[in-house]
Amino acid sequence: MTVPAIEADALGKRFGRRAAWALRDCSFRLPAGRVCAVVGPNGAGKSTLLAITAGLLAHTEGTIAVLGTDPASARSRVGFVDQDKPLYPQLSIAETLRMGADLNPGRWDTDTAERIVAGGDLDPGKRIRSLSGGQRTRVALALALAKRPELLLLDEPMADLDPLARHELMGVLMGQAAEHGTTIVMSSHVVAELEDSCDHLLLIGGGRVRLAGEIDDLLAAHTRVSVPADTDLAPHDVVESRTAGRQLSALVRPAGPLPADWRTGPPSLEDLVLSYLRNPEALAAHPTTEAAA
Ligand SMILES: Nc1ncnc2c1ncn2[C@@H]1O[C@H](COP(=O)(O)OP(=O)(O)OP(=O)(O)O)[C@@H](O)[C@H]1O
Repeated sequence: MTVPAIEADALGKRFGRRAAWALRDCSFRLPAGRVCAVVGPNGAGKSTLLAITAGLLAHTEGTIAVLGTDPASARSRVGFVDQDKPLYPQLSIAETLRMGADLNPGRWDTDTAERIVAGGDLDPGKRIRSLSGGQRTRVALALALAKRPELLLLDEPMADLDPLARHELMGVLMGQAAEHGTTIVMSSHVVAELEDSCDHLLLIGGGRVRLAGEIDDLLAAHTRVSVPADTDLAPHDVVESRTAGRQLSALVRPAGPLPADWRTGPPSLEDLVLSYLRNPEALAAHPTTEAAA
């Protein structure tokens, strides 16, 4: 069996002994080679989880293995693009890339770095401090990708990119995943954007894992039903239900075959994610974990 890219067990983090838990009881397993979307509301714990995985933040309880070892030991094999894209403002783009090459001897892919920078029509002599937010993101992605990481962690990488740059760089990321088998984990608030590129989902709410697994398995485990308002949905697990007039629309996790006279259809990824986010009390689902158990 191949080593998972990330394996967390009862992972928890709080920033200070009296602080609330930023992450609590997070257990999930991300197989290597997947492109994983991390979604959840503001303050859910996405950045905290990525920083712990990158070995930049210590966790408080539980365990986490990254590429089969502890996060600090895996750091040279992991690329991380932080939400704030920290770069040295006084360096030029060319100096920044040279620094990347010096820090990653034997791994550095000059062509990839230069191609990503050239894609944004950026003058390599320009200082980082004079770049726009989106241009800095491009340089940060060039640095992270040229390191040829086995695991690439991206915290809202597309947030300040224009639609063309987003499309182009998403293509570069997918190419990297396909060509080198790189595992990519990216947080985002734009679920529709992730639907075409990601095959794995981690939904975090209130510091806990609400949904985790292959997107196809998660979608297959849920059904949207439309039935008369007085219908008893038991014994099926109800994630969300809404009544409009005499109709009840619900997202359910079927506990067995659904009655033939119910109108049913598959949910979209966005429908699934929004239904869980709107209903923090709904039971968490881990179809792959359940299937593996
Ligand atoms: N350095 C810190 N010190 C204290 N609390 C922190 C710190 N960083 C994060 N937190 C808290 O941890 C929780 C999770 O924050 P985190 O930044 O991980 O959320 P997020 O899901 O990335 O949010 P967003 O979508 O807004 O970026 C929040 O309640 C936040 O206030």
